[in-house]
Amino acid sequence: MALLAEEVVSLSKSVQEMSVDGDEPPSHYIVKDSFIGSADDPSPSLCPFPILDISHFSSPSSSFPETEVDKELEKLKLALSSSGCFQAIGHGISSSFLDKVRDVTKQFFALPGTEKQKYARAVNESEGYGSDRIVSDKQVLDWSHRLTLRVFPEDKRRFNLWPENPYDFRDIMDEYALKIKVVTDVVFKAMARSLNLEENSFLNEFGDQALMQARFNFYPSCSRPDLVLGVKPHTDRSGITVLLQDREVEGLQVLVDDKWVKVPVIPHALVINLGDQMQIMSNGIFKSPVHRVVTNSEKLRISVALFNEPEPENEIRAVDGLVDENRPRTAVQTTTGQNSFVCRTSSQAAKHPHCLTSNMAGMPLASDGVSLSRSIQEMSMNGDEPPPEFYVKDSSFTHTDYSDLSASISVPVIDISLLLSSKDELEKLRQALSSGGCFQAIGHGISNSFIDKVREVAKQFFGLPQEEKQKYSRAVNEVQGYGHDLIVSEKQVLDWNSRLFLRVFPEHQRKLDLWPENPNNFRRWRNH
Ligand SMILES: O=C(O)CCC(=O)C(=O)O
Ligand SMILES: [Fe+2]
Repeated sequence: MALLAEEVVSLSKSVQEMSVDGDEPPSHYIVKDSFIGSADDPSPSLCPFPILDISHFSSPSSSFPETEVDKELEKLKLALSSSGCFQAIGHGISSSFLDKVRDVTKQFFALPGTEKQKYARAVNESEGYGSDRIVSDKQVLDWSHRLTLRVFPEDKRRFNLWPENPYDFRDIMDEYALKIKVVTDVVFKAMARSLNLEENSFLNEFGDQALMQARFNFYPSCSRPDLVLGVKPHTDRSGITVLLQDREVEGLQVLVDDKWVKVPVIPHALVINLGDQMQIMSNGIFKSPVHRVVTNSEKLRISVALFNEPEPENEIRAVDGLVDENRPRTAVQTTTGQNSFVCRTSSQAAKHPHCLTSNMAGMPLASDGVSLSRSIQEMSMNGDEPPPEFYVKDSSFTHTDYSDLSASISVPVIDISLLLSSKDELEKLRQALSSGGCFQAIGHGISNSFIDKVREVAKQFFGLPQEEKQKYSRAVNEVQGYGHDLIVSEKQVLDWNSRLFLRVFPEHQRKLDLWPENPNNFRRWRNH
């Protein structure tokens, strides 16, 4: 579908210009499935984003009784393993300095377009000023402008993209980044302590050359906040993100138990949210929350996000103390120079633990036969690097551009118990299947605990020794059984996973010799 002439024109106008002119958002900004809805205001006592006084965690912590520190560590662990987000106070940065950071951000975005364009992001670059990169005419665009800058390692700063106007922007950002580095070090140590790990367990993974990327977000007011989003639902790929919210205007929402919950504005607090990399390092104990930003019909909003990532050479994997027989490593992300790939047990979209993801392409891939000399799991356990070239994605897939994250397509959540009674829900289903071809089903009548059991037996099976799993190996030219991609060509790119395929229906066609007997409740789906 090509763009219509009027749509090209409407895209040439910036969000800020449309906001000033009070334009109705053009179709490319409209979230199609009336998905925005309302969000819950958390009651202070039940807020899933606790306020933590992180001065308890800085060393020496002797000014606090040990029991108090332990209590705060317990709160930290609970927050990060449930909502994945908390508000940090006691961080040692004065409110007046935080206001300065907000002020220079606002001043930059208030400059005339021509002035800001001096710092424009070049095509295929991640740093600089701009809006969503348009990669498809089906894309839903964010109602925002951004400036992205690498701040650490210091020798990687590209000062030609750092605004000279306002005159104190660079100095303030330099100082702010240094202060936040202190905060992240304290938080990494506390996170490790909260899991009874040696306090440098996470910090060491980040290394001396850890990355810090700043993203300044600007959300102009919008005449139709019910139709557009400032940032579509996404998770951050970082280790942790430190977010300075606008002083007054809220907009950030986090998906908690399938409901959008507003993150309250607390002017002197820093919002800390966990990213995918830390979810991997914590072996899935800490959660990387899905979040989004809504717009506002009256007020513009700014925010400053600092994304913290381990140095690029480091493989991202669960730290040793969190991996054992009962809790095998769940995911690995390896970066080798320009190429990176991610192996997950659940896709980025399937972040909601009790949702079932439904897509239109669930068929098995080509059958196996030839086995690799080393299984993926063995390579993962041994931390092999670089991976065999078979597994490395084409560099065009490299995912280092933060702005790409917000271009990710949101996966609708559909309550299938409503499908017979609600036309709206039916319409959502129609839209989901005719656009992305994928949705997340809730209201399916299967209890969370049973879904967890299914996950558990699957994990236990993959956690078995290789010889045990080989008992269920897929034979050459068969589809069912345990294995990985069939190698048919030297040029082939292999998937970073192992699989077990079983036919479950029709029941008489089950090949029970391929159904694991270990774990012993694997087969007992029903009352056998
Ligand atoms: O503006 C915000 O509050 C959040 C922005 C965000 O999620 C991001 O930049 O990744
Ligand atoms: Fe984010």
